[in-house]
Amino acid sequence: MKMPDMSPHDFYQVNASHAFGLLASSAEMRFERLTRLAKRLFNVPVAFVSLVEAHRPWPLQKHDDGRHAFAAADLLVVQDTVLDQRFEGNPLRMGESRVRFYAGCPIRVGNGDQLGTLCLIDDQPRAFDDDDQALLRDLAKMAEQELFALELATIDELTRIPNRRGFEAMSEQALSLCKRLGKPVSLFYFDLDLFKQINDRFGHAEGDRALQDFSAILSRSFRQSDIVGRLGGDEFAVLLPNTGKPQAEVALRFLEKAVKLHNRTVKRAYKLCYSVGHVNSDAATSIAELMRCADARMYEDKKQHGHHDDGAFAALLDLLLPRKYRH
Ligand SMILES: Nc1nc2c(ncn2[C@@H]2O[C@H](COP(=O)(O)OP(=O)(O)OP(=O)(O)O)[C@@H](O)[C@H]2O)c(=O)[nH]1
Repeated sequence: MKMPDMSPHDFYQVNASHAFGLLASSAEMRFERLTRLAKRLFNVPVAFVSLVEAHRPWPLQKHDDGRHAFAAADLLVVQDTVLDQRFEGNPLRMGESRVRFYAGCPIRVGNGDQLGTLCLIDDQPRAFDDDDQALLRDLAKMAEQELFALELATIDELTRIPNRRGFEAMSEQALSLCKRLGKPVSLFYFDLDLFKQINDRFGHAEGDRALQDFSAILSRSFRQSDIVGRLGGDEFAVLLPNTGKPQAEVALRFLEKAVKLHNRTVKRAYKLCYSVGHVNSDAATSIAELMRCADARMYEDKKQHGHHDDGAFAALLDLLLPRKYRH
């Protein structure tokens, strides 16, 4: 039996996070073990996890009152598609795949967003009792736990952006894609200035808040297709796929403005300022190499100016250093 690309649940409008979208392929591989288990337990020819970031070749089906035909929050079971009017005209029921039975259970991430669906498919109609439904829900829970582990390993808990591991994995994918297409890539390496002083003077919780503020500004300022990560401590990086030097410089100026605006409008006892290293590459390099080079340039930048928001660095010093050390 040929496996269809999509499940009916995929008609849902879903807001899966950017990071998960890019990590979808590794998630798909992780689910292989689970779908093999589902096939064996239910004795169906096809079990798969469909991820919502995939293409949607069929239009969203709607009832007259505007509700989506498959907008069920929980399990969707269709014991026989031939007898189910929701499948009328649906390509799943026709053609080579001839789906007669479908059961799907949503897989959700921590914030409740649906990431995908654990699907069972048969070319024969079949009954699906309460025990079967409970078992399918349990298997979907297992998938959620796997995702949670993946999230723990790749997302920074404090700022909710990718950590070093997540950033490197996502950036490797983006870099190899750009290499294949012959497109340039830019990478920025950021380090907050005098961050230790924020901790020492205002407390660790305030330091945490500064890190959250900065990561939020980064996430807002760059494009959705750019990859923003926290490498550790007060160090961050942004990878801009398909971006040459002039465009990257525009992006950096945009960030400068956003940080200035933050420092002016958000009332904190200190200002955010940073040093940055920028590398561009259309040659074949690895992410590790790009990061090493951008890190070295960031240190140069820190030595030279130590700030990227006119007046903010001086204001930060003013706030943080005892009067006798100010000049
Ligand atoms: N609040 C908070 N502090 C952290 C976290 N991770 C690392 N730090 C602290 O960040 C500080 C980083 O120190 P430095 O690299 O010297 O930072 P800096 O004062 O900005 O110095 P320069 O980088 O030279 O400008 C250390 O004191 C760490 O303890 C975190 O998650 N939260």
